[in-house]
Amino acid sequence: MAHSPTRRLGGSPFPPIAEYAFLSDCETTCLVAPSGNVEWMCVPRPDAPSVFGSILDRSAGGFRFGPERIMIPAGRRYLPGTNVVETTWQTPNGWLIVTDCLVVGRWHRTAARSKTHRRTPMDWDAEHVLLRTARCEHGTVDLSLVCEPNFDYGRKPESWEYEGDGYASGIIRNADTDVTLRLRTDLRLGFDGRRALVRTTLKEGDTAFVALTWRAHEPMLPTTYAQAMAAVDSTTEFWRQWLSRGMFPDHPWRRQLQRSALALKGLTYAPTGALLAAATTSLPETPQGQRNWDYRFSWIRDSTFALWGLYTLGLDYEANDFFSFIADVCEEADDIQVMYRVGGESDLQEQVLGHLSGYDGATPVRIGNDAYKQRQHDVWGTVLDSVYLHTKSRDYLSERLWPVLVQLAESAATHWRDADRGIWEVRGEPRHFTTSKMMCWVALDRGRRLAQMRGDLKTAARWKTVAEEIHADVCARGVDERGVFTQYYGSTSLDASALLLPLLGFLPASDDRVKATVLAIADELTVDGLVLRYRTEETDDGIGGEEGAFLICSFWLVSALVEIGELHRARQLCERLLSMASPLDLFAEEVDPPTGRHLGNFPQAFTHLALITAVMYVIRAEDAEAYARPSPST
Ligand SMILES: OC[C@H]1O[C@H](O[C@H]2O[C@H](CO)[C@@H](O)[C@H](O)[C@H]2O)[C@H](O)[C@@H](O)[C@@H]1O
Repeated sequence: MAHSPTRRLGGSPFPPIAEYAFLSDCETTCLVAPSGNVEWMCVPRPDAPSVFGSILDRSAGGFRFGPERIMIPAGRRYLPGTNVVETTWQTPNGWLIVTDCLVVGRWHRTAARSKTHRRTPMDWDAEHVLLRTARCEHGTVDLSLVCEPNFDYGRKPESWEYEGDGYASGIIRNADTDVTLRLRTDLRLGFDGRRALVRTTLKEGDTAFVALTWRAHEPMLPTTYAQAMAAVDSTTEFWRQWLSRGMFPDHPWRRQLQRSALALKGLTYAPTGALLAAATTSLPETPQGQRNWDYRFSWIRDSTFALWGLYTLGLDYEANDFFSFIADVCEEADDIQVMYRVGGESDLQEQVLGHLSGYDGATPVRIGNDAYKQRQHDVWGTVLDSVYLHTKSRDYLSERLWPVLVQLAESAATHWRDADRGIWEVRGEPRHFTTSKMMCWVALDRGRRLAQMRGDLKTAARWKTVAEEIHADVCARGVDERGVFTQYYGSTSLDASALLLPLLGFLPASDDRVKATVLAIADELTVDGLVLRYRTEETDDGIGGEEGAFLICSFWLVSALVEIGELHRARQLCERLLSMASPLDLFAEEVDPPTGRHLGNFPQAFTHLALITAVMYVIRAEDAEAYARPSPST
């Protein structure tokens, strides 16, 4: 390792998943360990091979900037309203503040157009720079910089060389991945093979910066601390300006709502409008387990649900770009895939990286995701629901998108009777999943509403007939003897995705079957009150081992409990879930109920989008209850 090992509970060299900070410029993302080591970064795209991969193997590269010898910071926070992280360090002789961000600046491409951007240019753009600044606040601090990339997921170490005169700039290249990294600092760099190093002592008031870029042409690196601080300021302004467009209640949970919104925005890929499911691959869903997947792609389901979360907060611009992304990927195709790469590419073939030891020994490490080939019948409904939601409030539907939507509704009408792999994309045999059929109903229900809005009454009537047929079928075959909606036709197993029934308006929350289903899930599909997707021992998902409680399902339960009038129970669960957030208010995909440890990829859009909906459900219900309550004077 590039630095002395951190003392950790349990002796693992890997920080707990929840302790990473997440940075983004809406193009590239990275994770910073509490030690100040960047342990995950893939460039130039989030699905490209990593240059810093020590989250998956301690030899796969990292970039530390922090005090010598001290690895546990005194405190860390996001600058409010931003994805800029500030770390405060206490050392034996002084105090240091380090600020980290992926720089966003004003749109600067004037002469030549971008080769990757397909969406309308905004005022801001990623500068493709990871920037780290340091300021000694009190006393003296021995500062250390160790930048040790290892290209291609740790398979291609290269050596640094100086660039230009003096000690301020270095360059390192890998021909196979076609990535060149440049480092610039106002300190003196030295090189030791693949490591770029700085050792210096800062006195009170001293400052320093280091900037790393992967931009091949016209790298935009600061040369002075003042320029570096200007870049931090513009990045801060970008995030705050973006957040200001949202509507956040004046409520104690506003902080969590804003962090979730910022995490979702940070998972967008601005050049195409795609949205990542998470920033990482193969963070395990079971400690040392094999449920390790690559989430650095744009799932149609995860993305449209994320738009729902952002829409709830009044943040709806992202939807325009994502719908254009959908039009891009569907226009030339017969049907929609369940996921795409962020550039819209449709091949996500899965591979195992056998050379990596995995996070805390969890193997295999996978890249790509074979679920892309599956048939998952919720996909049509998730798009149509999302488009309907946004069209309803704007009274505008893109003419480019309509033929795509017709195709999606027709696919639902044609295939709803077929078995599929379901919303959880299980790797077992296809089944007649109840939620998949329900989502086909959503596709035709929202499709007929959209057709009506366009005045196409004939199509609307035809889709309404199919929607009614699906509805009747689900109610007849998706319910068990207890009157509870089950995982698939003919089974008695529970599935947390049935919580979507009231949330998507399939049946009113007052319906006895809905109430029975929500309560059965709350009472029988939980561990310590936290919701499982399904019981792994009952569901053939094609993978061995257990998994943690799924946070999206636990937040869905909060919303569903509100729907069925169980506000007190909903509030309690919501409070408990929020208390399980990471120190920086981020969430992975799952938690281990007994320990509260985060499991799975991080940060995970699913969790943050469901958090937003659940918190807003509780706040709105509490407001309604307060207004309904007679005032003390009456
Ligand atoms: O359960 C096995 C499957 O697990 C992953 O899927 C999960 O993550 C997706 C991305 O967030 C989400 O859309 C899906 O609903 C989840 O079940 C994995 O991606 C699959 O390959 C795997 O079969």
